[in-house]
Amino acid sequence: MSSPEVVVKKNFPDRGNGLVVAKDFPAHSEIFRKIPEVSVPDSDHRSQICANCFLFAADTGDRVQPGSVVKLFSCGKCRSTYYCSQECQLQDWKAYHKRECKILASLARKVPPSSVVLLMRILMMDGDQRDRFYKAMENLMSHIDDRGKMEDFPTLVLMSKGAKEYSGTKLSLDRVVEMLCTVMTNSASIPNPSYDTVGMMFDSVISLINHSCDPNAVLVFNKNVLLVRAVRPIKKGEEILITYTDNTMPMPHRKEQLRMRYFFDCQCTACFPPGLTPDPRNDFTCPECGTPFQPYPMKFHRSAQLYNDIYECSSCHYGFPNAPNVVADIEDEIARTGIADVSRIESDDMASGLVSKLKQLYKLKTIPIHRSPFIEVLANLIPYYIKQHDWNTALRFIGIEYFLQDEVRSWQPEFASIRLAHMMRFVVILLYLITTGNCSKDLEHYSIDLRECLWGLVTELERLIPRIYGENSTFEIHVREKYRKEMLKQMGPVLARIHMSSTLEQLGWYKEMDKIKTYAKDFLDQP
Ligand SMILES: C[S@@+](CC[C@H](N)C(=O)[O-])C[C@H]1O[C@@H](n2cnc3c(N)ncnc32)[C@H](O)[C@@H]1O
Repeated sequence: MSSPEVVVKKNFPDRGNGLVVAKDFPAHSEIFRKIPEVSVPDSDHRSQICANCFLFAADTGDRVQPGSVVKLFSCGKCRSTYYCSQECQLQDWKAYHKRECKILASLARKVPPSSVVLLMRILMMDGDQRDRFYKAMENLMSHIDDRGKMEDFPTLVLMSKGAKEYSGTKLSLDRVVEMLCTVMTNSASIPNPSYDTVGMMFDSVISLINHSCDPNAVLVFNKNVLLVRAVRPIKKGEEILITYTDNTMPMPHRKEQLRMRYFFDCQCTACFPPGLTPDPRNDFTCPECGTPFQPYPMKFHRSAQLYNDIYECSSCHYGFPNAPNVVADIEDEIARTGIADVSRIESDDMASGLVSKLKQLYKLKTIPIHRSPFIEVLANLIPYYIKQHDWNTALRFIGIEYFLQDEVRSWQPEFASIRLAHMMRFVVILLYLITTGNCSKDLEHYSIDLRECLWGLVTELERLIPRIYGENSTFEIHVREKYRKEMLKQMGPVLARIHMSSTLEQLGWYKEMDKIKTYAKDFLDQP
């Protein structure tokens, strides 16, 4: 495992400490890798994750479900911590679990939130490890004053009380609260291959990496190993910058998230001066002619005053009397339709109600389909229809997500790991449609060669995954071992041989994928 001596800590007046690289790194290269100092499985996923190496065991065991089908076993004492092997169990026992096992056992499987379990692990460190770690923590930002003003601060104090009591630490409650705030500012989630959060990690070196909405690096996990990889060339002395938010969201949403969770106003090159760089993530659409426009810059733009806050559509010259008001109107529309309220879809009625609202809002034309709240609605509808085994409808919505949302939203699309997760879901839906042969009349009408689409998507995944995750990642193994194997079985040896010697262009993949795009788009355009 390489240690991070390729990076140096440096102080920046506007953002505290950061990490700069000590040599040049080309795009797609690994800067360094590290096992985070403390990590814990997510409280809701403890039985699906090895608490030591973070191997994800698929809960369904289904053959096309991403995730290795491994049997985990639980610790015989606490029954709430799972491992994939005795070796992993022993390593975790020595490093952390021997100190927390009794506590977890006394809680009778009602494990506290991951941030509390992680804090307990820190509070129960001993000897040199503790002294070194506490010192490193003191140099990190906690934003305790900002958090003290938040509505949920009493909950943080309660969580700290719990961690103090369970761990038996002699530190004062104030100090424990401050440590929890440091954990909240500096921890990161660990995703599984489907991009669900399955764990939480804290590391005093990784914590030093600052944010940009136009990042030059990404953090990716390969089981419990964290890799810092360059997404474009980084010159010696340049700061490593990653994104802390969902980087496919428009600027105001990103700014809001950063303010709420990290307490700073992002002034990165993608955010300031606003509107300087054309950025499709921020676009609304002119209600008259459908041309994209960005109303947000008007608030800051010097020329805004000159034009008395009038924004003119560059195409049809429709005038927006006051650009920020246009945004407010749109937000009212979202509230009126109730479309953003989709935390969980529980019934077919609820799902079809949402779908009709989605179509209504789409027809208004001011909010393009790649923006919120469409993003959240789709993100909820797709898993719902997958769960219902309604593959025809699921394909329609994944088509909208893949072609109409992701292609516009993805800033640095090659590195948007969320896009990879969407592609994997696309593959799963196609595999089910092919294996069950359960295509609706409507879908048949488009004469789509679903096998061709599947072949191309898996090939694309195999090209993109090593660029993001490096060679031999668990993601790559999933795709090779599950999707490609299953796909080859479906194709049969003759067809497979032909495909292997042809390019996607020759196979007509793009043409077939366009048909899925039409299938998805027609649905939105239908009354
Ligand atoms: C994970 S820490 C990064 C290390 C931090 N700079 C330090 O000195 O401890 C996150 C905090 O760093 C600051 N930060 C990170 N990126 C920033 C940026 N682009 N502009 C301003 N502050 C930033 C914010 O205060 C944020 O809450």
